[in-house]
Amino acid sequence: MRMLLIHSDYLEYEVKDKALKNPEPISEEQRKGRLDEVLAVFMSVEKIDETNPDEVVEKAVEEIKSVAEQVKAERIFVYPFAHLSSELAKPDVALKVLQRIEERLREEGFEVKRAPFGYYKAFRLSCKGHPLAELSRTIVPSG
Ligand SMILES: Nc1ncnc2c1ncn2[C@@H]1O[C@H](COS(=O)(=O)NC(=O)[C@@H](N)CO)[C@@H](O)[C@H]1O
Repeated sequence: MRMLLIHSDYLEYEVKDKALKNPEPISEEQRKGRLDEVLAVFMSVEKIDETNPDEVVEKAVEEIKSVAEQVKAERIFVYPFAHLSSELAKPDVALKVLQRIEERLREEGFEVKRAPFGYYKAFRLSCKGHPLAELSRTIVPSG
């Protein structure tokens, strides 16, 4: 799992075309989304994560929680992003991992949105630019 974490004034997206034959079914209201004062987390789920998705979910939640506490972010945007790795996990595994991360972050008390999976999306992001505003993390199952 590769993550790019951007502490932002806002992140907003708009769904465009399908990027997969069978993208995640979404409601009309999910075609656009925005959060203000948000920790945006762009995530590529990787092939190696398929060996232990549950462990990768827990490690990702811990890392995201730790950064959110450091930058004092109470909102998280989980953003599927296939461009942080050349060893992507299969879409069905990746979607389950991202849905589980979303659920676990909500359980931890964050306000969470997740951008739709399997679509090309237009997005706007306003990075805050402070020293911890741009971070990346790599998470692998312990095997
Ligand atoms: N392993 C993954 N991690 C995160 N997002 C993924 C992953 N696989 C697919 N997606 C989602 O599906 C979209 C398309 O994935 S993609 O790998 O870029 N493209 C494709 O698979 C097809 N265009 C065939 O190449 C991504 O924008 C993302 O929303």
